[in-house]
Amino acid sequence: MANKAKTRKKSRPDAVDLRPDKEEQVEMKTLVKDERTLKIIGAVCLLLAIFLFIAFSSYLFTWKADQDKVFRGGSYFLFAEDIKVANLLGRLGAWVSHFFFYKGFGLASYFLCSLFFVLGANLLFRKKLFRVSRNIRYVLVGLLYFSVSLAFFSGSSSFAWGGAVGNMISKWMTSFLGTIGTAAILLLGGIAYFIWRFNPQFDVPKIPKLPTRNQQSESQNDTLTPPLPVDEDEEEVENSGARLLVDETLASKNGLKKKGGIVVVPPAEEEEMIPFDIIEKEEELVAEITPEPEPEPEPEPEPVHEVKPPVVIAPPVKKNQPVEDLPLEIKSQPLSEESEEDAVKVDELPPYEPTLDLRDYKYPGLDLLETHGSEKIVQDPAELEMNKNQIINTLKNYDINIQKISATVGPTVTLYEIVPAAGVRISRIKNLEDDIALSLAALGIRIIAPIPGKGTIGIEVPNVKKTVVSMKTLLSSEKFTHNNFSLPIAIGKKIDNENFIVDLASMPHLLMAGATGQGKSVGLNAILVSLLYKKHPSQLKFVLVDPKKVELSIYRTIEHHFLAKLPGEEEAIITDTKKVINTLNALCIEMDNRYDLLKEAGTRNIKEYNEKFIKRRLNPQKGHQFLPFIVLVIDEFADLIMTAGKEVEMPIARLAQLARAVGIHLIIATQRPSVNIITGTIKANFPARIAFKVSSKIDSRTILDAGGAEQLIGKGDMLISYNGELTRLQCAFVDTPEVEEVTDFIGNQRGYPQAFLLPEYVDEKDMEGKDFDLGDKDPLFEEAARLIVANQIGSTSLLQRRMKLGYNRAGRLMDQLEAAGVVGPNLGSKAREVLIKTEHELEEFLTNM
Ligand SMILES: Nc1ncnc2c1ncn2[C@@H]1O[C@H](COP(=O)(O)OP(=O)(O)OP(=O)(O)O)[C@@H](O)[C@H]1O
Repeated sequence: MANKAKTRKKSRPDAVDLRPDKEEQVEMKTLVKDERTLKIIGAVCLLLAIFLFIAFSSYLFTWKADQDKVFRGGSYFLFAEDIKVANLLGRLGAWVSHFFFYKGFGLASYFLCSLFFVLGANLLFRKKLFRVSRNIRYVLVGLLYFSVSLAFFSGSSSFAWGGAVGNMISKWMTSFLGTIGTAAILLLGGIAYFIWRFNPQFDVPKIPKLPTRNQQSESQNDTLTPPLPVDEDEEEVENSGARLLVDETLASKNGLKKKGGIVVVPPAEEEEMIPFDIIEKEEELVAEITPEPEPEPEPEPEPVHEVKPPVVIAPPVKKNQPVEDLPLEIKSQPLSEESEEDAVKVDELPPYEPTLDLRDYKYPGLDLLETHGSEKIVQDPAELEMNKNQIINTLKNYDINIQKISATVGPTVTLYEIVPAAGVRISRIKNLEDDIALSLAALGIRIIAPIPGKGTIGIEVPNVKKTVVSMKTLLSSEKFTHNNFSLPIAIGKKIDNENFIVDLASMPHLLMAGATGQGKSVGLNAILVSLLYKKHPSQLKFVLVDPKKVELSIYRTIEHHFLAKLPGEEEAIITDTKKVINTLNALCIEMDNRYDLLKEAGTRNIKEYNEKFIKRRLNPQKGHQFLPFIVLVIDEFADLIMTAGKEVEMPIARLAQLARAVGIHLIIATQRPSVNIITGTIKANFPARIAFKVSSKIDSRTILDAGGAEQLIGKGDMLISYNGELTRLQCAFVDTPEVEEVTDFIGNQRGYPQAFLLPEYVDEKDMEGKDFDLGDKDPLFEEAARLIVANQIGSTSLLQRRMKLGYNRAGRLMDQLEAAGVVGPNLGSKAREVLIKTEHELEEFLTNM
């Protein structure tokens, strides 16, 4: 994320910048870049393409009639009203076609229509429907080649087949190369283009030789045995230019000669014998460019249930306080003013609609995002061929024979999938991994032996030209816009170009690691932006922890929509370690509170609970409320663990173990994936893990339990371990200014009065040392003691509920009761022991105090 700080900092304009002509230039620039201007230009280009096409086509039939008139009209032809022409598009059509056909390129002028069409379509639809640069290349070459060829082969026809340009070049070539030379060059040009474009396979017909009986039996034996070492004879054969045939079965079928278990063939035949497929996957369907992720809710007809943002007012809680002790006061979107009565009327009521909290909220549109690069995956046939041959030859050097090889071109790497010949042990290939990588001499080669579930071997080779995967493409894909995931996140593209879009809720937590500058922050942004595109502020809250202080500050603007924080905190994005500890503990309390709510509601998870709440089966007066998902993002985990250790690790482990069902999910990123940072406890609870490029195999093992991440090539190249599978992805790219556009778009809308409040957490240490002076006891001390003894439960929340006290006061009372000896010490998750067993005993105790 090195670029983001730069992008945000804007230097102060100096006086020169403010000159009026400069301003004018800027205005012109914005006008030219304006989407509408570009659309108008696009429409003009399209019309031009149609105009030229009609004029040219008409010219084919009317040129004879019109040519003379154009000549005679000279420069006044266009304005001479008395001249009547036959061209369908009148004098302009006749003149334009005459100009391009006669004076220009002849029939090849049709290429110009295609150029205007491509430009027009791309500009009008604001999409790269066609590659303009490639089209321009084709048009230029086509104009030249066809005009010259047509002029040359049409001889002295009166129709301008090749136009003046074609004629001129063809004449020059004929005088230079002679007629035969020119014809040969032109034919060669055509054939060369055809071969380059379609790479046809020219099979030399083979003369079948009948194998001798000996050869037949040898071949049957050989197909089942691994190749033997080369003996002197074979070396001789090799030195003489003959090479190993990769598929021995095929060889024996063709009756070719073998020596000591090795089949030899003339060199030219070898590569033809191994089938090489290039697997192309259809790009995924792309949905319309501005999807509304979720339908706008119908405005609620009756204002009976004035919906207010949920405000959780939870009193401060002590560390290690038992769950039952945790009181929960929730003032939340009331069912109605008079709840008792309304609870009866529930069935009349329309379903609760959480999004009505902010009914005018608009989801961010795809126009806020950019398309980076060409997007289209480039397949260079020469590169594929070269790598294929190199792989075959390298493996052959290690006596590994291949039956078949196929290539799948991905955005950053190409996967060569190899079917080894019968008898080749996969473990051998695995053991040779480093040597093979060295021989292939490319950075970032990863060998997957075998590809799980396939029995083939994969070799991933980085592409010379890599394709950036834009976030915009993923977010506009069918898979993202139409899914019923609770928390859909678009992470990137697989090697076969399939979009990798998964549900964070089912992951359920994510660990991310990668050396600095390899794409971690971009990855985090991709995940956060995905969620912002799909979720309403009432459905999702983020808790953002950013010890580095710069990475997540972009999200500050959406505080009143999507962020959660501790009560009384100014900043929603947490950068201070002490506050991180409090926040994590507050999240644990939130989790416990949610479990209580789920238990009371008789539901197993947040989905069931919210469904019940929406159907108005749960009474807000009893503390029930619609529960938004909470996603905790920690951008630099290493710093936290180094400074706070167990204090951070324990609540995180607890959340990771338990929080999934109540809709709290964790995303933790770190630059340093070492075992003292990603401890066993953390790792065990994060089944989904992402690794960007790391510096060593050990780091890769720490994060993924497998090597491979050290061989990635950076810039968003990543491995994800999810559902027990390891998948290589190219992470979606979303630049900081794009994220800013999205957060500004959200931040500028009406939001909640404040961030979502987490329950308050008070560290026990802060409460310690406040010794109880009996003379200074709380006026409610006796009443509290009676309540505790009567119930025989030493619980602070009992005091709060029954005596209608705030947390602080109830906590203080409990401390005083402990100091006086009414209750025992804090027992963590359990209620305190009550030391006085009967009311009578208590009364005696109180009188003696
Ligand atoms: N998915 C991607 N596609 C293309 N380029 C990328 C991608 N991800 C990252 N990059 C490039 O790599 C640079 C560094 O990425 P990023 O800031 O995410 O790294 P980082 O691992 O977070 O580094 P740090 O930990 O130092 O912040 C980006 O500025 C961008 O140029």
